[in-house]
Amino acid sequence: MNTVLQTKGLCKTYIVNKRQNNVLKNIDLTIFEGEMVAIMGPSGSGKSTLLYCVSGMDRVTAGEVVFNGKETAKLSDKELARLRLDEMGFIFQQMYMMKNLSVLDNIILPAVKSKKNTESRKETEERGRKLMRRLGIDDVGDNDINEVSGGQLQRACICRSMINSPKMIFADEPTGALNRSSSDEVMNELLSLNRDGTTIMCVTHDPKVAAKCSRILYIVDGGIMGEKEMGHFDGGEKELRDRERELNNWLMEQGW
Ligand SMILES: Nc1ncnc2c1ncn2[C@@H]1O[C@H](COP(=O)(O)OP(=O)(O)OP(=O)(O)O)[C@@H](O)[C@H]1O
Repeated sequence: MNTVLQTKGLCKTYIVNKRQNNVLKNIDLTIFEGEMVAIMGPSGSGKSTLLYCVSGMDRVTAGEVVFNGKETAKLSDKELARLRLDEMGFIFQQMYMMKNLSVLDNIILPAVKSKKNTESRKETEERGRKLMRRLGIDDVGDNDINEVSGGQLQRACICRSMINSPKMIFADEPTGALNRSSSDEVMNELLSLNRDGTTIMCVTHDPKVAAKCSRILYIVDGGIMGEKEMGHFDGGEKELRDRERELNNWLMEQGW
């Protein structure tokens, strides 16, 4: 299996009011192509910080992060921004959608900005609309961002994360703000992207979400304290119930 992402001795320290907070401590991690990895752990344990550090949204304090063969610490801010744009997709709860653009324009923005993209605007729009059809939100393309529901907006974020066909998608609580049925729909879309070959790493508090992932990492106090290989989920109801039970037992052992 090919490695997409690898960290060695990753450390992240924040200094707030002259006080040092060692948030991530010596993290060694390897993510293989095609995996769907859930990051779980208590509040404040460093899950989002890990996602930010491995995806180049934030700089590490020490250690190495190699994404798709490139050591991110050695890249300039501009090179890192380009790597994020061309090879990574992001689904973050804060959404980072531009309020003055329509839903479709937000979705295609990463493609419009990418220097790798040689399509005409019309071709990019057509691709954006195709993704929206796939996610069942093709009727809201021309709406403003504040004229759609939370579930529709989250699906728009997934479309946007996909528009440059990224190597890997990073998701921070992708279903956090959604009710159970929207959450299931969003998860099914992520699973389908994963089955098509996109590697996914997602932070979640929800065992129902994590049960659909192929591997779980459990973080406590800035270190990986537990790891569970689940295998890929095949979509069956009974299998899901078994996985949820198995995961809940394991989480209890971790002190969840
Ligand atoms: N930009 C920042 N500046 C200073 N401290 C930060 C910053 N971001 C996070 N922290 C601190 O790092 C620690 C870990 O935060 P992080 O958001 O990674 O945890 P988390 O496990 O994702 O938590 P939660 O489950 O509550 O979202 C916390 O103590 C937090 O206060």
